[in-house]
Formats: sequence, C-alpha cells, structure tokens
Amino acid sequence: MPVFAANLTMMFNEWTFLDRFDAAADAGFAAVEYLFPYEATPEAIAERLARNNLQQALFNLPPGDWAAGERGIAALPGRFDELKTYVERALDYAAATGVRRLHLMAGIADAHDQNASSCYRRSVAYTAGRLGEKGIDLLLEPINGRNMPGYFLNDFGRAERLIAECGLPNLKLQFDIYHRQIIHGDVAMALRRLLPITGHIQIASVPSRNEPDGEELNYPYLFSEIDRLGYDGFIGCEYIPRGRTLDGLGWFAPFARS
Ligand SMILES: O=C(O)C(=O)CO
Repeated sequence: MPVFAANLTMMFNEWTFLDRFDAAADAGFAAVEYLFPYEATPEAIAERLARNNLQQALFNLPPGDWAAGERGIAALPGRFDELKTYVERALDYAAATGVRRLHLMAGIADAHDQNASSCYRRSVAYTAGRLGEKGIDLLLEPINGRNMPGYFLNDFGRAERLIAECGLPNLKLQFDIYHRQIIHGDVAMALRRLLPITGHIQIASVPSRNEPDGEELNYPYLFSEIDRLGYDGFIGCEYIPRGRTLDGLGWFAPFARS
C-alpha cells in the first residue's frame, strides 16, 4: 500500500503554511512534502511534524531567486559557491525534520549547452556526496516544459543516464507521473523499468494537475502496479485541488490513516 504525502505547497492552501501540517494529519495523511521550508524555522516545522506524528517525505534545496524566475541553480555557470551554501541550509532543515531525500532543481538553462551540462554534473556530484555523508538521498526530477519553459532537466532518459554515469548509491530519480505523462507517456512501462532507481513518486491528473481521480491517467491501476512492483517509498500528492482541498479527497479515502 503506498504511503501518500500531502504536498503542502499545493494542497491545504486554505490554511497558513504551519497549520497545513495539522490539516493534513487531520485528513488522514501520515506524511507531508512541499517545495521549500525556508520561510519557517526548522524548529517550528519539527514541532508540527512531531505534534501530528507526520513523516517528512521530501523537500527541495533552495532554488535561487524564485521570485525573479529562477528554478534552481545547479546547471547555472558561476553559481557553485552559492550552491554549497544552499546545501548546508537544506541540511539544517533535514536534521530538524528527519527527511531522508532532497530534490535539487537544475535551473533554466539550455539542455544542450556543454557548459550548463558540466556545471550540472559538478553540482549533482557535490550535493550527492555531501548528502550521502548524512545518509540522505539526492533526487533529480525531469519537469515538463509546458509548466516550466526552458527547464534544463526536461527528459527522463537524460536523468536516467546521468544517474547511471554518476554511479552514486544515494542519487535517485524523482518520478513525477504527471511530468512523465506530459513529456513521454508510457507511464506503466517506465515505472517498471525505472523503479529500481526511483527514490520518490509524485502524482496529479493530466492535463489539469488536479486530484488523481480522472482525466487521461488511470491512477487506481497505477497504484496497484506501484504496489505490485514492491515500491516502499512515498507518493507525493503534488496537485492543485479543483476546489477546497478536503472536498477533493474522495480518491484518498481508502488510504487515509484513521
Ligand atoms: O514543479 C515540480 O513539479 C516540482 O516538483 C518542483 O520541485
């Protein structure tokens, strides 16, 4: 049975960030994820996790200047020293929250630019090494170019090759089924092939990125396939509720913690 993590960046937006932890637990979630924790203190987040007996499934390392349009800096030339400070900042939050996996965003850069590619490799190798010292996995997530135009890592094959070439035991794929379907399709076969290198799964309907209960993907089938394949990680619910978050949780009822 998959363990679902509520994505508190997208879900439970009727509450303030810290109150979303309580709301997710009350709705039956045993785990949470979000893009970034950095506007709250590590202590405040740790307190909400403990109070609600929630596991922290995932969050992202700092992404650079998000408000200015940056979506990570790992592939951006000249930003390596800044990246190192981001790694330490994320590790502070990791220590407080007990998270075992972090996502490194690549950035907006030409996917075929040699300089960007070598910066990305260097950033990935450095970050994986530093996280490995703490027993934490580093995740790389291909993101579709419709949601994030110009994003460097926009192809599952490239992520797979990089993970293989690096050969680092804690470097894994973040398999967002929503992005996979938009970029390549063939979701079930890709899960079968890529599950051995997958460290986290995320879900949403396609094309609307809403609750996983309709449109072009058959999630009940995919959940049973993920179970059949023996996946024992988290499934992050990275979707935008159509209306109020609680009203859209019908799909989740069979999986809710009582
Ligand atoms: O945009 C997404 O899908 C992400 O998960 C960014 O971390």
